[in-house]
Amino acid sequence: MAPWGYSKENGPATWHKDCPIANTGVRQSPIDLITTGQTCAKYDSNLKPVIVSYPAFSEATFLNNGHSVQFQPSAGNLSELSGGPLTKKYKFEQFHFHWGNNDSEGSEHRVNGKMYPAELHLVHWNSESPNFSSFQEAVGSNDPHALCVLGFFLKVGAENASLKPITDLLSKVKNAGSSVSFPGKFDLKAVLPETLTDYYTYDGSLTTPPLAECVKWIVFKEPIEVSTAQMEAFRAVDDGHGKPITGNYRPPCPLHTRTVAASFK
Ligand SMILES: COc1ccc(/C(C)=C/C(=O)O)cc1
Ligand SMILES: [Zn+2]
Repeated sequence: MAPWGYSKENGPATWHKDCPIANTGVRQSPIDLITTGQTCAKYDSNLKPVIVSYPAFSEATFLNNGHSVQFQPSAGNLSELSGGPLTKKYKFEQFHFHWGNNDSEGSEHRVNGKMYPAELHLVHWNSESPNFSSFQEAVGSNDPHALCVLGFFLKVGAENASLKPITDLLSKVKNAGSSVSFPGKFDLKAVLPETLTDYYTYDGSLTTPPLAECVKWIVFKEPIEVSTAQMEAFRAVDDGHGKPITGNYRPPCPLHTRTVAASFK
């Protein structure tokens, strides 16, 4: 597999060479979340609040893999997800970010064509399936809901004290391939909005190769605020080719016959 990335030479428009599903898939992610008109998100009153049980992580690695920065707790972490559109309990695997080199771009999902400066993805896998018993098996399982990814938009405003332990660490993983063990505990719950009631949900895929179509997506309406300085810290992380990672977001994909549900009117 040629090393994929986000440049002209190895970016999203070239991924189909190693991952044909990029062009042939009918449930690819991300998408543009439309709120009015024909293909708009449909309100579903049965959609309940998302429930997260995220005890503070005590042991984790924070790494720069050349195309994003990723927080990976030790396998023993007990963080779980349920509720919302889900019928099963999911185990937390990792979180990572997508961002742009200015405030008008960076998120993967869009709302009526609007991009946010960044998007946080919390990746989970179905821990109650009889068909797989690990994250990597889940990804390769062809189960349409093997994974559930929670997406949160980031917008520029006040400094986010809860995310500061992460953004303060970005300079320590400036070089691609570098990682640090996360010092102390990290409280992910404190980063998220109080109530996880208002979201869009649809069936989609990973947004990076292998682009597996195994993801139940839940994208929250309410953005998380971060400061300009915190955004600039993301933009200083290198991609391994002597340049900063900027624009590590895949453009929106066709909806095809999918519908998007909204838990709010
Ligand atoms: C090679 O295995 C992989 C498994 C998962 C992912 C993810 C989680 C991609 C994404 O966030 O879009 C990538 C590779
Ligand atoms: Zn992502």
